[in-house]
Amino acid sequence: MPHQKPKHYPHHLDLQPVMHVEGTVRLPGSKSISNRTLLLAALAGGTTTIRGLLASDDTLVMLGALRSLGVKWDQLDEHTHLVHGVDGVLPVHAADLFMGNAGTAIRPLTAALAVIGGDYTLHGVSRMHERPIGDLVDALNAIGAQIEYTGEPGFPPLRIRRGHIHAERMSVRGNVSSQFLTAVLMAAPLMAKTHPVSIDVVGELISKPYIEITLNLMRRFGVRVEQDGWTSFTVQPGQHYASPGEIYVEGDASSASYFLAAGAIAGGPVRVEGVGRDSIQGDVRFAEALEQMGATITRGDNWIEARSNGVLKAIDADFNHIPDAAMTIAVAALYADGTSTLRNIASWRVKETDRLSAMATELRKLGALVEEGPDFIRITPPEIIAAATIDTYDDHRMAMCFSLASLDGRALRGNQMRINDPKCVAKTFPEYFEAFASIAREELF
Ligand SMILES: O=C(O)C1=C[C@@H](OP(=O)(O)O)[C@@H](O)[C@H](O)C1
Ligand SMILES: C=C(OP(=O)(O)O)C(=O)O
Repeated sequence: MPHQKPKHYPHHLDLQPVMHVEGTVRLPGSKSISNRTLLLAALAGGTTTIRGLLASDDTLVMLGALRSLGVKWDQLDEHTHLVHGVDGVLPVHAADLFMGNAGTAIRPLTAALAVIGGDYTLHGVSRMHERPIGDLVDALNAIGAQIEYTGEPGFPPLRIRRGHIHAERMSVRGNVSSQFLTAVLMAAPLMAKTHPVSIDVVGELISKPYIEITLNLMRRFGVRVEQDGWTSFTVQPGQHYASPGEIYVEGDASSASYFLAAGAIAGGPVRVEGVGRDSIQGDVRFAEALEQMGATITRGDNWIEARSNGVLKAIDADFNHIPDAAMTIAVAALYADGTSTLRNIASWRVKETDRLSAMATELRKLGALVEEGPDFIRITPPEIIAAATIDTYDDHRMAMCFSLASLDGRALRGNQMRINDPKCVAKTFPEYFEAFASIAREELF
């Protein structure tokens, strides 16, 4: 099996056509679980050993922020960290925190810091300053937090000062990002000292499975949340985060999607290890979409495998529950037997880039016919995928998704894909291209 490494991440990467993929990939840790676990371990009483933590830009910003806040942690080896919890009392009361472009860092930290109180500034890369946070700030300021915008209203950077929090009933909008509800939920035990805190969700909650991850991890740290459907959540008083001792971070189910799609498009079997039937991540349901497209999927407790069954079938489905992995379906749709429609994905517009527009632009470069709607994308594949230079918009998922366009499940073609700025994969998967090359049966680069 070719195991090449790109010499260094150059400013573009040329991928050769690959006719067959096969092999096993051990997944890096889940971003969503890693950053939640780090914050909960920091807020908890006791020391937590975290195994399988993701090492990437997004977790580095969380680790860096915790250190700036006086939380002590030690790295035992590449993926094992020991976090010494502060039991709800941060040692440092004033800090300037760089949040990169990590939604899973800035949103939960904003809520926790606003409730704990202090003098904090939170800022990130320029795209972070275009990603909305107003619904979260409104929810927190309405219960007495003191959060100000230092740039554009509704967006980071933020300045947080000590407020007078009183929340028995609060509300948060759920239709722009589920991370606002996640943030408020994770901060709720810090407010529910003597009375219950109820959180009402305003608007239709999107990306619901991410709330399940939040509730699951809160439970592991000793806090139970009462749930009334997806519209109301209550935390009873007197619950404290307590370290579970040791916690294992599953492999990243969104990262799994690229390898599973590769197996479904170009032979396989491709197996991913680290997520399986027992996963707490909604993105494992990506495999169901591949099944719907005709691929054969097999699942174990801690692995998933995909193989192709000839040409993929076009799909028309609602992808609100798996917005990240849905991007992989958009590129897999290039290999389908007809027009595919991905619906209810308006949140794509406010992520690392405007993903609806970026996806449409880049798929068109490959010859696809694309209709871009306010919250949907419709893709008719070309006869033969054209060679193209793909722009990635500083969006890790654009880079990872479009590596799949180097596969050829349908017809021989002698072209190559150029991926601009491939190093943007460092947000969640720094070794992505090496992992992709390891399942390619021909030289990838
Ligand atoms: O809570 C989380 O870990 C995430 C929630 C999702 O965001 P939205 O709720 O904004 O869709 C997802 O896209 C993001 O990558 C991670
Ligand atoms: C939307 C994403 O990231 P974030 O956690 O920054 O929202 C993503 O990883 O696709």
